[in-house]
Amino acid sequence: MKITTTSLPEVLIIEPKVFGDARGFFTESWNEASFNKAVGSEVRFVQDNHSRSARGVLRGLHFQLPPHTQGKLVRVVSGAVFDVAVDIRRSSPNFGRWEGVELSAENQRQLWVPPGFAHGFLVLSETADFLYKTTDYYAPQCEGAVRWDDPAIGIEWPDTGVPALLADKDARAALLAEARLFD
Ligand SMILES: Cc1cn([C@H]2C[C@H](O)[C@@H](COP(=O)(O)OP(=O)(O)O[C@H]3O[C@@H](C)C(=O)[C@@H](O)[C@H]3O)O2)c(=O)[nH]c1=O
Repeated sequence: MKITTTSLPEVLIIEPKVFGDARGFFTESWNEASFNKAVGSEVRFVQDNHSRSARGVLRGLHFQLPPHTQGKLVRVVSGAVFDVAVDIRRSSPNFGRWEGVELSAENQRQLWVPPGFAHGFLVLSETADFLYKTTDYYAPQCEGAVRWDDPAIGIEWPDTGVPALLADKDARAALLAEARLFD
């Protein structure tokens, strides 16, 4: 398993070892002991999610507030996305800063998005199957969102060749300056 740090020290790129042979490949997509060693804490996942989206779909930027904060270990098993984490902890020296990584079925990269970060992605391929583990259950009463195109964050989303397609709630999400965030 290869771990790469990013400009946001808590956000990690994880590349599990892939064993290819004449049949195809095998990979341990998650191994609790190796993962916990990489992040340096005992992380307990309680939910696995799967979404499918078409090119240009943008989901985000989402998070859950206490008492149901979520860390997310995200990956793509078909297609490709541009995946983004934003530090939304007001007390953080990196508050409002973002990191973006291409995740695809081909590169088999995963991103660890810890609690305290907003998360979103834009689909670059015809369709993308997006899988992720979360450290707390879905809690709609704790859901929060910030706007994908907030100039105060300034995410450089790649051009997919089609207009971005968002859920209404995401298109109407609060700007960072107005949103309820982490202390
Ligand atoms: C996220 C989630 C949604 N749902 C339901 C609620 C709703 O009716 C339907 C679609 O939900 P959403 O529109 O919120 O799905 P989506 O926009 O895909 O939400 C996800 O976006 C990415 C970027 C994340 O980081 C995730 O944590 C999650 O917030 O699925 C659950 O039942 N459990 C869940 O864990």
